Amino acid sequence: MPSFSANIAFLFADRPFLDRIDAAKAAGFDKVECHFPYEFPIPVLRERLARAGVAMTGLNTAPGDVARGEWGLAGMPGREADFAVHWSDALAYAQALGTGKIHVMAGVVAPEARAAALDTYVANIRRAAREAAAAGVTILLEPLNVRDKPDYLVSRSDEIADLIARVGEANVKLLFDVYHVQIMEGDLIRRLERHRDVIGHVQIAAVPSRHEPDEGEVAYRAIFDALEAIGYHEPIGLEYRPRGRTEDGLGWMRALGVA
Ligand SMILES: O=C(O)C(=O)[C@H](O)CO
Ligand SMILES: [Mg+2]
Repeated sequence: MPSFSANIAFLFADRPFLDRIDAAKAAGFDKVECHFPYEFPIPVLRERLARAGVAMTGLNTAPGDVARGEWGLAGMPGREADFAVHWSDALAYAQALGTGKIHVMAGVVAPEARAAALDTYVANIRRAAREAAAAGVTILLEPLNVRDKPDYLVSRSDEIADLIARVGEANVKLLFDVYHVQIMEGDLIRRLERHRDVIGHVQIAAVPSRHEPDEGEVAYRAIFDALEAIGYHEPIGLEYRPRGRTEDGLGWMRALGVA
């Protein structure tokens, strides 16, 4: 039976961020993941998680200046110093909160600048991975679909798998977000099988709506079976935008036989 972590960037989003931790627990989740926790001091987060009895299993490096179109800095030539600050903040939060996975955000890059950006990305990830390893943390690299994030540096799982080989550090893994992979590449079950050794986390949502995973073009019951078959037993991240109140939409779990 698969287990799940509630991504509180999207789930329970009708209430303040810290209250989403309690809402997740009340709905039956003892693991949450998030995008950007940095506006909250570590002691506050730690206290809220402990009080709720919830573990924070994943977080992202900061996005940078979102208003200017930034979405991560790891693959931005000339921004290495800013990335280093984002990275050390992420690692500090992860270590203090006992979070084992950090998604390192790559960045939005014009097509003609991609080759140099990929060199920067690989170098930054390699340096970060060595520090992460000493802290027992896994780095996740996630391809984002170009419909939602045009010009994001990495948009395909196959390319990420090649980049992971290029980085050459064992604690750098693929974040296989089924929503993005379906939009860009499809052939989901074969791709899960092919990338099984480098998959470090999985997230799900319906395609194309990004709502609860009980509608649209992906047969999630078959995906759960495929994950079981490849030996993926970590919590699956619920990173969908609920159709209404999160609690009212959780019936999909029973419908798909995972509750
Ligand atoms: O958008 C996603 O799918 C994510 O998982 C990121 O963390 C943010 O882009
Ligand atoms: Mg995702």
